[in-house]
Amino acid sequence: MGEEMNDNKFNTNCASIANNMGDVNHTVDCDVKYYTLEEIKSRNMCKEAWLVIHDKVYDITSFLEEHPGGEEVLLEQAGSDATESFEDVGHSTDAREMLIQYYIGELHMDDRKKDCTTEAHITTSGDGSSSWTAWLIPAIAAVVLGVMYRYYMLEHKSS
Ligand code: HEM
Repeated sequence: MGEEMNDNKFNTNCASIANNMGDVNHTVDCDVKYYTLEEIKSRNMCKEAWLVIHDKVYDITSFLEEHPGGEEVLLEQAGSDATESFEDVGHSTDAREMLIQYYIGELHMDDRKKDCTTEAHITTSGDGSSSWTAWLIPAIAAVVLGVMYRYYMLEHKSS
């Protein structure tokens, strides 16, 4: 038990692992392993602790005692997706760079959360009304101000 299943393991031609956390980009082995959440769930103890951060799987067993934030918080997250907790703490770039040492593979595609940002983007860009009001209101305001200024100047000239 515990070995990754054959159908969960894919070989890819890739060379780069992006951490999805901004500036950290790592180049690693091409032999990427995919793990299911079911398998990761069983690795939640001191002698074997795995967790998921941004769809990447980390074996943090050897890091438990070294973690500056304590072993307990890591064990609480072990066996699950720790992305939210990891981001909530606001870990430094150094902390993010440390992740690569513990990287063991990728979360299986079927267990990944749907990325809502793309959908949200499509929805807002598909709704033309918001972009209309963005320029229409200032344009109307500019015209009204122009007319008021013109009347003001005309009255000053005549008096
Ligand atoms: C393998 C994953 C992780 C690594 C490599 C890591 C690394 C670090 C490092 C280097 C620090 C020192 C502060 C910094 O540089 O940001 C830190 C602090 C901390 N970490 Fe993590 N961490 C990991 C996962 C987590 C997770 C999943 C949690 C869950 C809550 C967590 C909670 C904390 C807390 C509470 C602190 C203390 C913050 C403070 O005292 O200001 N860490 N971690």
